[in-house]
Amino acid sequence: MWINSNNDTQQLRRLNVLANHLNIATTTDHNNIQLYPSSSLDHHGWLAMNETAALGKGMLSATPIQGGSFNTNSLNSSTPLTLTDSETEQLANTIIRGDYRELRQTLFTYFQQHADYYKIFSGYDMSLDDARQKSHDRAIRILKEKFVSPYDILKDPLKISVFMNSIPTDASTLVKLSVHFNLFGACIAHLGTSEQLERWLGPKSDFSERLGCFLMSELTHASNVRKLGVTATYDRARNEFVLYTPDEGAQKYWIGNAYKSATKGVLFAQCIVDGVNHGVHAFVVPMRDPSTMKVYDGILVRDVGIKMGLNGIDNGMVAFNNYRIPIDHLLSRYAQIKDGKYETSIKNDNVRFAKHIGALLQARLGVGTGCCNALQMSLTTAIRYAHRRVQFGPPPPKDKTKSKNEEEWPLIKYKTHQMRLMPLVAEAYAYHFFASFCMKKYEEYMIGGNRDDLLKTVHLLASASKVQISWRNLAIIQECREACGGQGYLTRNLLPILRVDSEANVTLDGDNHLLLYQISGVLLSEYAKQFAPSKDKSLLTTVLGPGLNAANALYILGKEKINDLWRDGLLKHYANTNEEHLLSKEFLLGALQFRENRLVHTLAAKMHKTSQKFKIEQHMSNGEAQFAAHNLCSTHSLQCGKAYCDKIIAKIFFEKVEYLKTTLGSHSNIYKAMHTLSCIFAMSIIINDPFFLEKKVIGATKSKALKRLREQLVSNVTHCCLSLVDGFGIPDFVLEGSIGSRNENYVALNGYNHKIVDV
Ligand SMILES: Cc1cc2nc3c(=O)[nH]c(=O)nc-3n(C[C@H](O)[C@H](O)[C@H](O)COP(=O)(O)OP(=O)(O)OC[C@H]3O[C@@H](n4cnc5c(N)ncnc54)[C@H](O)[C@@H]3O)c2cc1C
Repeated sequence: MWINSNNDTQQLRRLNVLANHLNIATTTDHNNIQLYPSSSLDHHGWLAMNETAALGKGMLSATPIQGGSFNTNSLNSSTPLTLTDSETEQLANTIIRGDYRELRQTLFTYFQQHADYYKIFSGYDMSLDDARQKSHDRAIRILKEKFVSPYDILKDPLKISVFMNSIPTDASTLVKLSVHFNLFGACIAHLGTSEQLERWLGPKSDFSERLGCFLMSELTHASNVRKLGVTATYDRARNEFVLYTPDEGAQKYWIGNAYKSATKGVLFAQCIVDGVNHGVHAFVVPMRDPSTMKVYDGILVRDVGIKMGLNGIDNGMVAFNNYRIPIDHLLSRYAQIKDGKYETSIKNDNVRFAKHIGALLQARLGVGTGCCNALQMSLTTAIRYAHRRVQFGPPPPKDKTKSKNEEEWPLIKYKTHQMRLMPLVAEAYAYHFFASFCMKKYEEYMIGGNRDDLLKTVHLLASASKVQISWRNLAIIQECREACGGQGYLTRNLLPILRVDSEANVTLDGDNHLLLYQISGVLLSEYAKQFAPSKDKSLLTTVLGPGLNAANALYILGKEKINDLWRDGLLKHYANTNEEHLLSKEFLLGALQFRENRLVHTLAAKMHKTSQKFKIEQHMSNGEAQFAAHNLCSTHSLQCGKAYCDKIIAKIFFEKVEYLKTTLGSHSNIYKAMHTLSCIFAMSIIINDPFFLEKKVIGATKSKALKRLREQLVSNVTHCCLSLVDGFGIPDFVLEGSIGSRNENYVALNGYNHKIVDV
């Protein structure tokens, strides 16, 4: 018998827990389009749709789906979507950029006034030194304006996020500021005492004058932070810490702002007191004399060299040769040297380590929100250009008397172009809502007393946001670049700059693949907990531990139950091609939730089986077997993490749509547009992953029906896509002079009398 207890009630309870966890419900055409070639685009720009097809057909029905676990509405697919000017403005200023409107307004006014100074640049026509100087000067100038207080890092992280995301300038300057606020400043704020906070971030500090840096990654260890090589050894005789880089592999590497700009840094190093290594701790390290900017003796700083992008940032390599700092430079919120002894308020090394890594969350969240800006700019450019650029068209009619319309079509009129770009607009909104949601959860954690349970959630959300948005950002910019043809290849049209400067986001602040492993690790441990609710053990002990019957129960019980639910729920609708069903949250979100559950379950089973095998057949120790099993199942693990990201992003999007329906009413055009986009977003995931066909969530007929329906929705959205990109709220001056400009036609921008201004 696998199951730990024969007690029926207990088994029933476990089955119920699993059932709850699984959360599976039990239960086109072309319009006439005419082109109005115009250099200036308004919200209805090029399209004069034949409204007759739409009239009377398409209101969003408020009929809830019977028997469903979500109270949702169906969406009629045959209505082209529109947004009025005031709705577009509401979308941009209230829904998308509604937080801290006053601050945003101040920033936009400031940057508009100094648009030339802060203009995005490629750096291709200048030396590395000049590019760095330019970004450095910009960052310092922005700092000196004191738009936000460094105390906001703790008190109001959302404000810092709004600030960072309302600075329309080159990405290098933004990353320099992000290192300063979200890493250097955040570490002091999170890990320092109130006195230390006052000393380094307070009004008398030089926080708003000089840049800081964040020294964690080393040449041989960056992802594996616990293995960092740099040591901070307590010298009792002089009551100081001695910083030492033991070998070339332990050089701090990639350190943004380190080569030229930073006067101080927060260093992550092994804290050694009386020969005992207490693990990685954070220290504030003075690096340069602020008056001469000369690096202090005992510190070696070198340049990492020219990078793929972000060349305005001076990433450096840093080594310490018995460089001394006072003991009160150890950030002491959780650990300190008192009366010559190491003291900590957190005895558990893992928990203390997690607190230190938790200080980096704002930076990770910032990657997601920053990428949203880049992909929104790209889509705005591609969609505006697609309305202006005409290529090919129908052949002239044989009977010349019948029609005089021989005009070429704008790109946006082509179905493939619509299918390339509209699902990306859906993604852009999905990611924006998700990134904002994550930021708000983080704010809740910060001002709600740093609850540990919320910290776990925020970790999970921050990883999902960072991974999904940074990867998709690259793909979206690339698609937009291609959608603009040759014009997309010119730096003055910004897409190439956005593309190369976005690349590093998949690596910095936590490599994306490794974050996906972390996500699936959390999912597994949550899954396991349902079978041993009283034991908050890690995945490896709970699921894979020796002789743990809960793990066996989980495997068998899960397998049986998952099949039942499968039959009762989704399989019932296997061949259901009813439009109402296809557009329902029950189906769309249910399918995504099922994929996640299924993958988590099979991963747990696979890891369990594999580790048992290693132990029995190869006589591996528990730890060895778990490590080997983890490695063998790692591609599955990545799929799990991805499935979670898709599900949680879709879920938040659907929740946002519900919220818009409640606040704006079901007749609101904004609600209808967002509802349609949320369906396109979820449908695209289902259409693009063979899992859903392989596991019979959908059959071939349903798959085809889904594709047809998505095409129809895409066609509907195309009607209002100019308004939808205006809804991103990108200030006009940012795209001025490029093909993404609201007012400038690309032909005029390349006219004989027009001065070509490269960036
Ligand atoms: C532009 C830029 C700026 C940066 N700024 C800073 C900074 O200011 N301060 C700072 O401290 N750091 C900074 N970094 C460093 C950054 O955080 C690290 O590059 C990042 O954490 C990845 O570490 P790594 O380069 O050592 O890659 P590695 O960890 O060596 O990873 C290389 C590849 O191997 C894969 N991999 C690694 N381990 C495993 C495994 N167990 N299983 C399967 N695959 C695995 C990864 O997915 C990745 O694809 C910056 C990096 C860049 C590119």
